[in-house]
Amino acid sequence: MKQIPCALTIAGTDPSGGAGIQADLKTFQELAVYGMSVITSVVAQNTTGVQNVHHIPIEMIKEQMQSVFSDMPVHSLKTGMIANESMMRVIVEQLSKTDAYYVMDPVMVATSGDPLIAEEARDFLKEQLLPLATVVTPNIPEAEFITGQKIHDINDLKAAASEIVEKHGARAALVKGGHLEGDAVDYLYDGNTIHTFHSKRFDTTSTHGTGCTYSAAITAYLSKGFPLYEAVNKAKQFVTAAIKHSFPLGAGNGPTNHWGIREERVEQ
Ligand SMILES: Nc1ncnc2c1ncn2[C@@H]1O[C@H](COP(=O)(O)OP(=O)(O)O)[C@@H](O)[C@H]1O
Ligand SMILES: Cc1ncc(COP(=O)(O)O)c(N)n1
Repeated sequence: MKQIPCALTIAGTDPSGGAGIQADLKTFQELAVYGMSVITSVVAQNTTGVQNVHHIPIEMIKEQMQSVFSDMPVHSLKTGMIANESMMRVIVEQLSKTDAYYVMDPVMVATSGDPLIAEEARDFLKEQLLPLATVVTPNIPEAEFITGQKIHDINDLKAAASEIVEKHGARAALVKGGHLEGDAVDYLYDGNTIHTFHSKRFDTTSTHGTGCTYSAAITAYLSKGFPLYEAVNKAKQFVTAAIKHSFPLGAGNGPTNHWGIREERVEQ
């Protein structure tokens, strides 16, 4: 029988459906990957921001991971919002026991500006989780935190991607230029080469969950066996279509369209 690609997300929730676990599972489903989830925090949030957060007890996060890993194949996994150091510790423990590809989205602050992880957990994330990543996918503020350097332009983006691998120990780094002006350009450094992923910028405020969706698509393509460069290239097309076909839902930063890639195929 053909092997079913199986991917796991370990992250927080978004009841309004644009980011977090919900965005990840929608993305896995859209890419015909069997999706699984371990919830770290239940977040009351929507397009306008975060209203409240309830953290799942550590023991329960551990048990969810055991339920999955003791019974199911996990070909790739991603982490998103991991709110504090105790959660990070149990996740590191589990990650050291699997050889699944690991996509780390170093989520720190929501698009709305609300913090999603404790300030004091950031160093642990950088020092203990990052070196385990097959690829880490920081946006500009996250890359600035990891490198300790300000990013003003695309040369700084490229330098940050190299530094995150050479100095901080990730196997590869994809630094996203979504927060710069001009075209939406991201750089992947895999230890050998800097690759560029380019799209035009769409004039939209519907960017809630773009980072989650992008990293989930990379995770999905890795579970299907694509090499990293191919996985990121295809995921960039997926997130670009999701932004291009997004809808003005909610009063704040709207969600993306997780079936946007299907609309592209119809238009061709
Ligand atoms: N307005 C836009 N038009 C096209 N692509 C965008 C736009 N905003 C962000 N992107 C792309 O969306 C992806 C997510 O990037 P970014 O917004 O930087 O991440 P995050 O959601 O983590 O802050 C990247 O590929 C980025 O280049
Ligand atoms: C649970 C959760 N995880 C992550 C994000 C970040 O979203 P974005 O992709 O817009 O940075 C979020 N808003 N909520």
